[in-house]
This record gives sequence, C-alpha cells and structure tokens, in this order.
Amino acid sequence: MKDKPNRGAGKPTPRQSAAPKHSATRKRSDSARPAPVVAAKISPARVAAFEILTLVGQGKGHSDELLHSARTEVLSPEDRNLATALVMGVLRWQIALDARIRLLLQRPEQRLAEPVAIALRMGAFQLLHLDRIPAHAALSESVELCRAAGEPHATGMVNAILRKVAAAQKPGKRLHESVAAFAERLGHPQWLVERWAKAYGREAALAICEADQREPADGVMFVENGGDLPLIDDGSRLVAEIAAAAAPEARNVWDCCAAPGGKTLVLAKRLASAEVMATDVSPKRLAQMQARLRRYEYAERVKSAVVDAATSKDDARFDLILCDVPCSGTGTLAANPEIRHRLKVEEFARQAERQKVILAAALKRLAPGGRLVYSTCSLEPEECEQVVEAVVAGSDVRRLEVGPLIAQLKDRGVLRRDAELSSAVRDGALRTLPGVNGCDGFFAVVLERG
Ligand SMILES: C[S@@+](CC[C@H](N)C(=O)[O-])C[C@H]1O[C@@H](n2cnc3c(N)ncnc32)[C@H](O)[C@@H]1O
Repeated sequence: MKDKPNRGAGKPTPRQSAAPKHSATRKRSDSARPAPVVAAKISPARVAAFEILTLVGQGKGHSDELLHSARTEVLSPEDRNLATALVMGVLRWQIALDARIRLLLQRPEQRLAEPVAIALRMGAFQLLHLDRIPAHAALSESVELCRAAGEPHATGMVNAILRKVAAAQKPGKRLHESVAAFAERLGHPQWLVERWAKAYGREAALAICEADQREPADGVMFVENGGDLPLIDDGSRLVAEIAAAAAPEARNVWDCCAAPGGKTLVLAKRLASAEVMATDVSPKRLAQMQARLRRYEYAERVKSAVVDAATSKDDARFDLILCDVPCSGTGTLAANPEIRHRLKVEEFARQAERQKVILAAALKRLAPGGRLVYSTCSLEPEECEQVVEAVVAGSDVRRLEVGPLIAQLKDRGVLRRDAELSSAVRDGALRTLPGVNGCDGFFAVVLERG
C-alpha cells in the first residue's frame, strides 16, 4: 500500500447526498419513498459505493478522499474493501460498461437518470469483472439500489439489462482492433487514446489503457522500498531520485509544488546536509504534507510554507529546484480513474499556461550553475516538452541528459539493475509510460542555469 496522506474529505450533507433512501425510520405511509424492507436487501458496501459514485459524478468529491472519509470508516474491513473495489472499478470501466449497457437498451440513445445509470454500472461491473460476487447478489442489489434511490419505475429495466449482461460472454480481446475499439473496451475516451497512439504508437497506447485498468501495484523498480522512504509510485520516486542525483552537492533546495510531499521526502533523505524548503500554494494540501513529513525523523529539518511559486516576491536563490507542477494527471489514471471522465482537450492548453508561468518564475530563483527539474504526471506533450521548449527558448538555461543520471542511480544501487528504463528516455528527458515502464506516466527534464 502507498503511504497515503490523511485526507480530510469533505463530508457531504444529507441534502447533497444522493444516497439510497434506506432509513429504517421511514414511514410506511410515504408511498413516494422506498419501503424500509428495501434497506435490508442492500449491503452497506454497495450503499457506500453508490453514494460515493454519485458524489464523484456530481463533482462533489474525489474518489480517494471519499473512500477514506467517515462514510467508509463505519464499514467492516470486508465491506470497505468491496466499496473500494466497486468505486474504483466502476470509475475505471465506466466508458466500457456504458457502451455495453447502451447496446442492451431498447432505445440506445435514451438518457438514463444518473441513479439508474450508476446502479446499472455497479451491477454490470460486478458481473463482468468481480469473480467472487454471486450473479444474483450483483443483480438483485442493483435493482434494489435503483428502487431505493427513488427510481422504482426503472427496476424492471435494470433487472432485464443485467440479466442479459450476465448471460452474455465476458468481453474478449480481439486480434485486430482499432484504437477506437480498444479505447472503448478498456474504458477510455477515444480522443485521449488517439492522442497517445499519435505520440507514442498504437502498442504503447494499448499498454497504457491496459495498465490504467489495473489496481496500482507496489513498486519493483528500486532496490529499497518503504522503510525510511515513502511508498509512492515508482515513477514519482524516479523523478525525485533524478532530481537529487542532478545536484548531490546542493546546499539549498526548493520543492516549489511540494504537497503532498512524496518527492520532498526523497529529496530530504538523499540530500542529508541540504536545507530543504517545501512550499505549496494550497494551505490544505500543505497541512496534509506537514502531517506526513512529521512521520519521518529525517524530514524534521524540512521547512515548509504556503507560497505561490508563480508570484512569490522572495529572491532567495537555490542550488536545486524541483518544479513538480500541477497537471492534467493523465499518467495516473490507474490511481485516479475519474480524471478521464472530466477531462476536455482544452484542459491541456489551460494547464500549460499556468505551468509556463510557474516554471519561468522558478527558473529565476535558480543560483548560477544550479539545476532545476521540471516534472509532470501527464502524458500530454503540451504540458511537458512544449512547456519546457517555450520557457527555455532564448534563456541562459540548458537541458541536461537524464540517461547518465539513471545510470548513476543503477551504479549506486538505488535503482535495480534490471529496471527497464531504456525506453523511458526520450530526447534526453524522462518519459515513463504506464504499462510500458511499470509505473505511472511521468515526464521530467533537468535544466541548468549557465
Ligand atoms: C503534482 S502536485 C505535487 C506533488 C508533489 N510534488 C509530490 O510528489 O507529492 C502539484 C502541486 O502543486 C500545487 N500548486 C498548484 N499551483 C501552484 C503554484 N502556483 N505554486 C505552488 N504550488 C502550486 C498544487 O497544490 C499541488 O499540490
């Protein structure tokens, strides 16, 4: 498991909640509401998953936060596991599930009410992807969720569709599949996967989609994992290890977009005699980072503050700056499955604008001869190579190759010798791809001030 920060999840108020109406105290005379007997037929895990999926769909919370909130604390460990599997699984497979469900509707173009759509997705996900759930439980509890959510008229349709899903064969992988076909089969927006196929090739795009549909696994890239080091994705760790290796003698280090602090911890551990300043624009995220840093003795010396890296008037100079900018996060869809449902292509240009401002401002704080690592967890060239090109053009900053730094990390026994990273270096920059390099998709480039 990754050492997730304590996330203070926003607790939806009863008015916000689209939870199935299963109160045991509901009056029988209220015919517009489900009878209390319905509540007994739905497991607490499915009720919680339904509520969380509703909130995520309404943009009222992030799945990870909601799955670590009071909403799931009351569940038994087994129920919490099932709720997590349902929420993350439905978010990962939603596009593929909807496509399958649409084919089974009498009128495929009809728009389903959101509670009905969620009940159907949950049922279809269990039938198609969870081996240990009996089909009758997946089916009947989805029907009851639909009824309890105030959609009793749709229960017959939910029942009929899920019976057809259960009766049909599980979707198989076809030999000759178009990019559009595997994007849908693997629950991704077609436009996004077509971009990846263009940038990285069809096979890599397929590998990315497949990796995004799996639970994130523990890392295998590094010799030492956990213990004194944070358990973070290998790609994230690699960025921080490269930054530390880029300036081993650094005395002043600035992690300018630091929260929740995974890379800060690696920097503090590796650069044991450096002063490390970790800042973030978000007070809430900074507080989460501070709580996390307190768990590591060696991070006691890390100073932290709320700072907008784009507008800070401070003129202190640093030997090493890590500029791990906010981004679309398309390299992290396995851990953040809902990103794909909200993303619009315009987002990349919007992100790029603020990334350029942050990078340009951070570069001004780099001491002569100092090094800056610009990184993202995005797969999109607009947020990666193109930002660096735009900011570095005409400046006294030059790009350094990451290949030799990766080799050094292997020589020093930090990275495993057999870590397959030759394909992760493109044009001198780090470019990891999910499903290809065994970690999330990260981009990093090392810059040096003349
Ligand atoms: C990708 S996350 C950083 C992840 C972090 N480096 C880690 O490894 O745990 C980007 C962070 O940048 C912060 N951020 C966004 N705009 C910023 C700005 N103008 N100045 C400083 N931080 C900013 C966000 O609040 C977010 O915490």
